[in-house]
Amino acid sequence: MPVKIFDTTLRDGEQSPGVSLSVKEKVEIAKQLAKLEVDIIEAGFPIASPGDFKAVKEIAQEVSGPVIAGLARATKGDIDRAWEALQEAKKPRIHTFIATSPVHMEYKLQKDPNEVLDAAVKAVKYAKSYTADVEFSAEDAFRSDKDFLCDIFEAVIEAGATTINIPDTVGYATPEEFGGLISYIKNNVSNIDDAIISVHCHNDLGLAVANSLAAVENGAQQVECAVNGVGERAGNTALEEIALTLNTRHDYFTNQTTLKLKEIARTSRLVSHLTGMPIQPNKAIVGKNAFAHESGIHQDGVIKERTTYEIMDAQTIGLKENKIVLGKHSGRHAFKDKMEELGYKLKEEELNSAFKRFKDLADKKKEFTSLDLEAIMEDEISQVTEIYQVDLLQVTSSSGLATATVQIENEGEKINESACSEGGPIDAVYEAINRITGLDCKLVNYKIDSVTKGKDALGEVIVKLEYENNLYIGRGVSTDVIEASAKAYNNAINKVAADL
Ligand SMILES: CC(=O)SCCNC(=O)CCNC(=O)[C@H](O)C(C)(C)COP(=O)(O)OP(=O)(O)OC[C@H]1O[C@@H](n2cnc3c(N)ncnc32)[C@H](O)[C@@H]1OP(=O)(O)O
Ligand SMILES: CC(C)C(=O)C(=O)O
Ligand SMILES: [Mg+2]
Repeated sequence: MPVKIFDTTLRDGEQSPGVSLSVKEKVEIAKQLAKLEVDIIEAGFPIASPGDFKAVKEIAQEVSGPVIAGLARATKGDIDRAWEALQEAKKPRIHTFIATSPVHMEYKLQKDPNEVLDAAVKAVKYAKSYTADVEFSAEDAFRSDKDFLCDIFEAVIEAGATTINIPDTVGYATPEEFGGLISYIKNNVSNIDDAIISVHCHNDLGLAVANSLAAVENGAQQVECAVNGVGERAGNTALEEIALTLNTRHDYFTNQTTLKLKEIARTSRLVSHLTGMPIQPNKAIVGKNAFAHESGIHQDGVIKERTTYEIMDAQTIGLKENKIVLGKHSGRHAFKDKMEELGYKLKEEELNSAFKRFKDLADKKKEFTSLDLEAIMEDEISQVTEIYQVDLLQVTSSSGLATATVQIENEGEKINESACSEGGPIDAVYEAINRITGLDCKLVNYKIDSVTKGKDALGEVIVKLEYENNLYIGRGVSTDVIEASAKAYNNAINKVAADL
């Protein structure tokens, strides 16, 4: 049986502190929600502001496919305004609500239960005079008296409500309790079959999705949710988590949504960009890391068979593929695979040497892009037999004078030398290397480039040395520019030494 998806990103989602969407942005999101094929779009709360009214009106005029709903308190004025905004929709719904919990009725509404029931019935009847599709929500239903809830639902269904919504407005429920409440309402509202049972959960305790799923298992036919779980305080039920849980665990859940799942990633990005609410990297389904693997054992497993560590396919939600992220926890299999993807066919020995170089860098660098890996490979390719190897490098600089101490290993012997230079630390390093090798090379060109962006970007240095009228090119890559400079110089020096 299908579960209807009622998307409230534009209404409850916009109630997130700090979020304010323009009319144009709301229309853009609504169009994307229509592509995602949600069943209902709650486009806004028309009485709230002229902007909200205009957004609901434009969405009603321009977006077809889903039902377009507008929220209204249980008052004539709110319902009139909602209808004014919704009337041009092909499928309009008035969503009216009133709180039913003791604390809300006594302090906020200052009404007794009979007055609340009366207001609810009047509101539904009035909304019904405009449109056949009327939803009624008992705000703070979970903290309401169960039997009063059943009475009010029975009365509003009698008055014409076609959907009754059971919100856990403050995110207080646990799954078992919430599922139990849905079951209780189903069994104790005599005319329940004349209406769709809907749920609307908040995530104050991180249980919104679990509670909504428990409700579905107990008979809820509509789930109210928001893209990326945005919404008042800790947010609403995350749409993508509901959709993918039902889809992935179709062996367990008998109900499915009719969403076009391939639109999920795009919708999530759009909502994040326009609301200015970034998605945490480890967010289920749509977080940057949701389909990424960094550790060697997992990468090896996924390369051999994706389902070893993935319960969903990234393509299901419209991503191109999963991601193997190379970093300090990666292993040879993933490194080799990535190198092959970049076009490098490495022999065992070359792979070992390049992998060692990568692992040394990975301790200093968080993530590697294709450009970084190409730089490592080019560095590897430009290596010559190392007659001289830079072991240690220490540089200090003060009052315009730089001092470098370099330790170089040559045929098993470790040689230390220091040099000072007014020309800066790199000049001092090169002078110290010249002293150790005894090769009086002249630096004729020095070029430094950042391979990628960021604090831990790889720096690539290319030097050109002149020795006895011949030119030698050296290349070095490191996250530290002085180290990259020393490596480049040493690389060129080794080429000189090889010619001697
Ligand atoms: C759980 C939810 O998400 S409910 C939706 C929450 N969303 C919002 O509130 C966003 C939009 N809200 C607004 O722009 C404003 O609050 C408005 C325009 C709706 C009302 O503004 P104001 O008239 O200035 O009233 P204010 O917000 O201060 O107080 C709310 C009033 O509505 C009453 N009220 C609250 N809910 C309902 C209801 N469902 N039915 C009838 N009256 C209600 C309150 O008791 C209070 O009445 P009072 O003025 O007689 O004390
Ligand atoms: C208006 C209702 C449905 C609501 O947002 C809530 O109770 O959380
Ligand atoms: Mg809500």
